[in-house]
Amino acid sequence: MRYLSTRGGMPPKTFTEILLGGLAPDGGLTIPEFYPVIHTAELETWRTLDYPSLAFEILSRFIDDIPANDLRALITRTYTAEVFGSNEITPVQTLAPNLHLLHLSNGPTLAFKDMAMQFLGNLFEYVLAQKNEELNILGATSGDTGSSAEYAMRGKRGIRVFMLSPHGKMSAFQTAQMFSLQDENIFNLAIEGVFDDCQDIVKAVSNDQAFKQKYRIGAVNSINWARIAAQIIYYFKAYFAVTRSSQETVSFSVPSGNFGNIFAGHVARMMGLPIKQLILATNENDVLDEFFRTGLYRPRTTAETKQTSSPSMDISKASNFERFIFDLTGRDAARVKELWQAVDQGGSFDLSQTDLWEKIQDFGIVSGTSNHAARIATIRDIYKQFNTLIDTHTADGLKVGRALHTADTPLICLETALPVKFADSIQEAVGFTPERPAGYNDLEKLPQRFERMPADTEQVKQFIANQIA
Ligand SMILES: Cc1ncc(COP(=O)(O)O)c(C=O)c1O
Ligand SMILES: N[C@@H](CCOP(=O)(O)O)C(=O)O
Repeated sequence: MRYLSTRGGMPPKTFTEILLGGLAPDGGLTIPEFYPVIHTAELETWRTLDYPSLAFEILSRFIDDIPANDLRALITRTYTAEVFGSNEITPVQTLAPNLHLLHLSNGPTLAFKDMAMQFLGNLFEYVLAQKNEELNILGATSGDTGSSAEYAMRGKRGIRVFMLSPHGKMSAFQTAQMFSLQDENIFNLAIEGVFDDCQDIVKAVSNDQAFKQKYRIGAVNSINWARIAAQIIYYFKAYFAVTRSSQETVSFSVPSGNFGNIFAGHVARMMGLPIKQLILATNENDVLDEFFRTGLYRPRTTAETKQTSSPSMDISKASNFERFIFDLTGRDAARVKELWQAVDQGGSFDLSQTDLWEKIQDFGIVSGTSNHAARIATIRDIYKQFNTLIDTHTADGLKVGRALHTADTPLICLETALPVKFADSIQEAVGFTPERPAGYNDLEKLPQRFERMPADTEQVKQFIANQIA
């Protein structure tokens, strides 16, 4: 499998090249030259596979420059009951007929990011050792990617992590999870801005090719294709959990911010998984919902981006949306480049009067928005009806999913974090705070180590250069 850039300016590269490279050199996102298609008969043979075996079947379609035995060993070492709490790895809980919850947050940092990030940690370590190279990871987080990446990379030889987060905008638990890490290879930078400012800095640094080469800058955000690839697996696993034959269709509801999780679902669908609806749920930062309802893509400014009680989705400029538009245009890189010229200059685009707007129906994506009152009511309702506590992001997904899904199809709602990370909202919804998993009791009391910085690319570069020196 070779990889291209959504903006057309990258010669085809191998998986390990794009794994270490992160953002494409022309500022676009890397994407496989085609999606491998799994026909119904083959899909049926995957039905009884355990998680690591299924992961190997899927990942080996995208990763063909690591020997199969080594890839299998990396996968088997990653997806264990010790790391993810059960042999199922991503258990499905049936709440009611045709309403299911896909548990993705039983990894070490209690959010779905661990599903891919634990694999990335092992993958980076393996590839860097093979190439005898080092990597300095530069990432942006709104709360969960940061701790997931840091836990996956802490203590790993040849890897440093520089993680940018929006100062004062994550939950107390999320902040403490990251900032309490004292490992020498982990650096937390609290940026005075929102997540989009952090992500813009990551992209600006990655677009400085000289700096990127000199300091060996890599990515762990979902701009890294490996993240998307590893997130495809659980769509297949969940499909098999709620169906009996591969003729049946299902729908997924996905709380969305950077459009990575739902994009993995889109790829699963392009690979042939019978998905009827991919239901996209936003919080009050509703840029993506606006697009899927009207055709207008208008990323918001820092000042317009709202701080909400589902803070990990406080995102107004979704990276992976560019990958989706690449597919929507029939993989027309020139058109994507033109559209993103406007976006990169702070502008917008409107597809409603173009040939693309009709084609969008083919992709099965429908969308809706949630808000604080709705997520609190949903948390309360799910607890009362099903004795199950969900977090604020999952609540956004359930709220929109239940409103938009067609009743004839099973709906699988993706659980993206554990409620303990957002205890204040849980208290508001049900009158008590969730029990903490072992080892997390005094998290917020631990000493914290971080650097506060303005949203300034040059200062971030200087910090990285100083640490490496
Ligand atoms: C808990 C949680 N839910 C949902 C999302 C949104 O996922 P995505 O950015 O892949 O759309 C995030 C962050 O990305 C998250 O941390
Ligand atoms: N919600 C994320 C933001 C980054 O998303 P990613 O999937 O691109 O890493 C977070 O919690 O940090």
